[in-house]
Amino acid sequence: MNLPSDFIRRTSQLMGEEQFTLFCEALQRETPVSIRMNERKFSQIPQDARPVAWSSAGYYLSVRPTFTFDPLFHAGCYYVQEASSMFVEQALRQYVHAPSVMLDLCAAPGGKSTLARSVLPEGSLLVANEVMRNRSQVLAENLIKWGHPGVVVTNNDPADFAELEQVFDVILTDVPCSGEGMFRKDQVAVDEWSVDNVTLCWQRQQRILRDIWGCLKPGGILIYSTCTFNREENEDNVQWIAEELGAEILPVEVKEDWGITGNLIGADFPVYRFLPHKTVGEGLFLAVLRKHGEASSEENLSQKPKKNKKGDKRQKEVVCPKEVKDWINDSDEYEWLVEDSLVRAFPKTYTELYGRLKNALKILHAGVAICSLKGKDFLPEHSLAMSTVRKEGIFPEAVLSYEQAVAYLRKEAVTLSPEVPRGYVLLTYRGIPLGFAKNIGNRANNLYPQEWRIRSGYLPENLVFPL
Ligand SMILES: C[S@@+](CC[C@H](N)C(=O)[O-])C[C@H]1O[C@@H](n2cnc3c(N)ncnc32)[C@H](O)[C@@H]1O
Repeated sequence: MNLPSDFIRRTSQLMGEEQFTLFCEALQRETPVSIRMNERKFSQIPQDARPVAWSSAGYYLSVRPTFTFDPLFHAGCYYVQEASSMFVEQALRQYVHAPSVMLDLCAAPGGKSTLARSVLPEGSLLVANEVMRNRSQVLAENLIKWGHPGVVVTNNDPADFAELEQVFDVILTDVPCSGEGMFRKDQVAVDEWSVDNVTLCWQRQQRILRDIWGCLKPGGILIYSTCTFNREENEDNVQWIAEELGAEILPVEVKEDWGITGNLIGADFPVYRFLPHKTVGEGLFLAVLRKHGEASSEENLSQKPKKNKKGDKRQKEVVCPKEVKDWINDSDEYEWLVEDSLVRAFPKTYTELYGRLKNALKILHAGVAICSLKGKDFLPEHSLAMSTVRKEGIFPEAVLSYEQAVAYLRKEAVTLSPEVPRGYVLLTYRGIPLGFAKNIGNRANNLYPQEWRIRSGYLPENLVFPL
């Protein structure tokens, strides 16, 4: 790998010659592979896996399997995430104790959102946002597969959040950056790097932070992270947030043997750097800040939603059919909404807030999508199959073999055994739901989302959880 000369000069100045040499050696090595388990769905630990020390559900794998052909991957049993990013768990566990409303502003493809959704206190709501349209679809897919009901996925520019003043208790800004942490696996990141681009990046990061700052409650927590190494996008920006926007920089308790590096600019505020020659991961920079001001005792959530900007078109209200309210556990804890023939269950605690979010933002997914109303038919949604709150025993189930499961995920026709009843059937693999099919007797219609299907015909040798 040929590193740009300006990068070499700047980074060796920042780290010191000796550390920089070790850092460059680490960049030549293979990137470690790691996954994080979705413990609400699946608790088996992969063979020969080693735990990631700063994560409760993360594991390094000894080989790199082809995840695309693992049905458990598509069922949201685990997420493939590089290990240093899993450190976000420590920031959340140490600073977020009560049910909270969290915004993950730059969230696609969803690594840190799925992590946050696993570790936020019970009763919290996560709003996961991504500005790029195609990436926001992937974000929605990954959060639907993760299966937690307390989520909203949006596709907005940070500036669109302006009217959601003081709504969030926690904001994660995993900002777009110059991507020096990607050098090891992505030659394009090396080729595109320049000092000018670093400047563009830190300036854009400051714009993003300014845009979003008003949405954070006084006393709220900002987690700022990048996957780059330079000081401008890291320590300098953290100092700028503290001084210009008004925040206290907070320490995160860490263990010595995690090999985390602190502040590299000689300032005395705490930041957490994962450098690839000292910690097994691709690289991360993270800092935690608390916005100045007292948390208000007045509950924002109780604010009435503002009038719908888009003209408050009165739609004929469609009532949610009673029978589908039985399809998830604790159905009384949800608001049952019908939007364009789609029935959604959304956590009742946050109904008012959902109204405000709907007025301000473009929502791609919220809560659990239960079913589509098609005349007298209630067509179960894939989100229901993936949901961790789906009630057992509502739909007949059919067990698929590995080959059948991959065929289903490719959206090929499925043939079920004759004893499987007609109608909607939940298909499972190793006891985990993969999705629905409609059994019409001689064949079953495959209801797997078309846009998520596996497109390759290849079958791999290595599985994360061998058969
Ligand atoms: C580092 S990635 C996020 C990774 C993600 N948090 C995860 O853990 O999976 C940064 C994201 O910011 C988005 N982004 C790009 N420009 C942006 C902007 N001007 N404002 C907000 N987000 C932006 C990118 O599309 C990208 O998805």
